[in-house]
Amino acid sequence: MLLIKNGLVIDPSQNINETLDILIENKKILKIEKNIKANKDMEVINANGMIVAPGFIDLHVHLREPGKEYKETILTGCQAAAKGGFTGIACMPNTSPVIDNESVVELIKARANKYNLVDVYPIASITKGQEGKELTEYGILKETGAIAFSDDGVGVSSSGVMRRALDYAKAFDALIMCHCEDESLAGDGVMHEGVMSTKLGLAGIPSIAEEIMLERDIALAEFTKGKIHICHVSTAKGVEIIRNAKNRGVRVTAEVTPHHISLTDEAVKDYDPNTKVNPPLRTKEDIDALIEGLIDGTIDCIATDHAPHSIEEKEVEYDYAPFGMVGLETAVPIAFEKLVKTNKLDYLQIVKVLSTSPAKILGLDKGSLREGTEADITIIDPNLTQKVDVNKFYTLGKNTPFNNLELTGWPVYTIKDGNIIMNQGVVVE
Ligand SMILES: NC(=O)N[C@@H](CC(=O)O)C(=O)O
Ligand SMILES: [Zn+2]
Ligand SMILES: [Zn+2]
Repeated sequence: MLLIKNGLVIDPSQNINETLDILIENKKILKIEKNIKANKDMEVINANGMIVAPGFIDLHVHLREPGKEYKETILTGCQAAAKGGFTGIACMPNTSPVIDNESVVELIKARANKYNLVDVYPIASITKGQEGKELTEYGILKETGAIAFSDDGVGVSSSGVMRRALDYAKAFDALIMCHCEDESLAGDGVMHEGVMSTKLGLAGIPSIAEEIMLERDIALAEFTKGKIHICHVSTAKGVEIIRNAKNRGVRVTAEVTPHHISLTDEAVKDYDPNTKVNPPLRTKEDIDALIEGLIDGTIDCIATDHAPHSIEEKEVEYDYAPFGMVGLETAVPIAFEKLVKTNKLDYLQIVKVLSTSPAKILGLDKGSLREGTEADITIIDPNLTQKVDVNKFYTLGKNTPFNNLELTGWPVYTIKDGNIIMNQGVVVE
């Protein structure tokens, strides 16, 4: 038995915001009450001064296995998730081979189960090989365990294919996750198109490259009555488009990444390839609108878009480096620093966007501390200040622009099915 004593329990699913004790038995939450007496059969965590929340869920992660294990493996990705306070992650299909058939879904599930750290939910591709042409078998894939469908990494350029994908997905009540990027507008761009890209002499990716496909995907979701989730929204106009769509009743949800709410294109000024990410870091006005979107619920959740790459791949000229940055081990402190410390989101709201909402989007019975549910719990020390240190990362990817940054509000325990899988930043196997 595990007893978590005197923590500030934050559970948006039950609107709990109160100092309580949580008793866990047989992997499940047995009870949440004031002053549960400890006895000698219980392991006790003193959570005085800490936030005790339902386990965080990251619905947008790139594990590179199978195929690119030098960037990340399922094991290192799961360890990074546990360290970062996540008890569940959904992984994108841009692996090699692509997750476009049952055997790859099964392989990922089997390996993740063997490691027994965090839940891993494979996302299958919308089209075979993510080539944007032929749809995959949504029914069979969903039955095998695909939690959603996405061609993340590239936009589905054909509107006809996207329409068919939405129609077909609807038959299985499946979720389509959209990477909104019009290739012909993004071109060879490597950063946000604006004053900064001109100054630096780098090719730009205009905001419209994202917004035009966002408009299209929303129009198609409205037309087909399908269900879409927008990945990594990065522009102010994008937030407005989603807000209007939600007001019309379109079935759309959206995520924002920690980097898009904390960095602008100014960060590119020293040509650090670790600032190269897709969509690119944009402007202060975009950040303000993204945060406003989180506050009013237009943007449902925070997702990392954890995208590990090797040092060799990243340590090249800006133009040649791959897009992407790691995020699992820095997401929570960045979110706390940028959103909680600044009083933009309160505790209930931050836990909602990191746990309850992503669980709901994926249709999981998670994101809650209800009695009787599996004991997936994240404990945060909101006053712990420490520096990001890539040398302590579990992920194989060291590609972050946040190294050495001092942040306040770190996960200190991750509990999965009643077992402590991370204690004070150390993953326990
Ligand atoms: N975000 C990125 O910059 N890169 C992602 C792909 C993606 O999320 O579109 C990757 O797989 O590396
Ligand atoms: Zn993407
Ligand atoms: Zn991604």
